[in-house]
Amino acid sequence: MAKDPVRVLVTGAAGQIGYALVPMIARGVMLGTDQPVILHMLDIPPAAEALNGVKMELVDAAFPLLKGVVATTDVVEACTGVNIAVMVGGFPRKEGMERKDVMTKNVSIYKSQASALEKHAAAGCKVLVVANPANTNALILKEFAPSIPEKNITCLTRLDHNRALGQISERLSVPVCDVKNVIIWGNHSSSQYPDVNHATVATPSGDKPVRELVKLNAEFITTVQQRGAAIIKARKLSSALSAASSACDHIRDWVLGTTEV
Ligand SMILES: NC(=O)C1=CN([C@@H]2O[C@H](COP(=O)(O)OP(=O)(O)OC[C@H]3O[C@@H](n4cnc5c(N)ncnc54)[C@H](O)[C@@H]3O)[C@@H](O)[C@H]2O)C=CC1
Ligand SMILES: O=C([O-])CC(=O)C(=O)O
Repeated sequence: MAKDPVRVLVTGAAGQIGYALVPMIARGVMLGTDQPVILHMLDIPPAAEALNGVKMELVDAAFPLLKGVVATTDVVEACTGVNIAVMVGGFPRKEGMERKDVMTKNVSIYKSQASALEKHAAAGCKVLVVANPANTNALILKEFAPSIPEKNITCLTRLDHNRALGQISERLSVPVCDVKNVIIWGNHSSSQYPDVNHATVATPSGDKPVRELVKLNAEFITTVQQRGAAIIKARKLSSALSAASSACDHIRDWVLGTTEV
């Protein structure tokens, strides 16, 4: 029997992460290739025309799993009935800034959107905050949506985890899927701590500690900590496809679980 569609909200959907993320969701990357979805896309009035363009492209792509699209600048309409909320809307930092430098602009957005989610989202809605400073915005959202269980409000540090996996995989010339048990401690900021003390790599003679195979010193830690800034320097825009893909990983593992521990 076909599953009922899941309603997924993406705020800031006309922006660059939104543009990378919505087709991934519509293709089943986030919730599985047997899970129909209805996309709710929110942006602000100056971006309404661009948002409508994204909606047109979603229609043109003819995604079999996509059962509907709500594209709106009305926060209540956007939040109504959503089962998953991916909060991307906000302003990105520019070269030379820290993520906390966009705090004043972005935090106020999360107060008002928290109230709309609290009143209008489906029971059990799972929330992922992507917009920076992501941990602080998630905290604000939690404060202003007290009836959403705390454990349902998360923020995106999976990108940092994936970056650490990518660095190890490149340095050892092994597939990313062979690297396990990397931990990121701390906030999604340059003070985070990528921890490879428990990390292992699959080898023909069994799993081996990463530390036995490669020296991961301060340079590795700084590379992961500063990767967002390095992307901004290279693209003149902050990361988007890797952020969108990591948001899908985050929600997929949360909703569907992981295959092994
Ligand atoms: N946690 C993480 O790992 C990452 C977080 N980010 C953050 O994600 C956020 C979005 O990044 P981009 O998509 O590159 O930015 P962008 O500027 O391309 O898009 C942001 C979109 O949000 C919209 N927006 C602004 N205020 C809004 C509001 N009140 N309600 C709804 N939409 C609103 C804008 O109109 C725009 O379309 C930034 O804060 C960025 O720093 C970016 C990469 C990784
Ligand atoms: O660095 C930024 O501003 C965007 C971001 O959070 C990241 O790429 O990790």
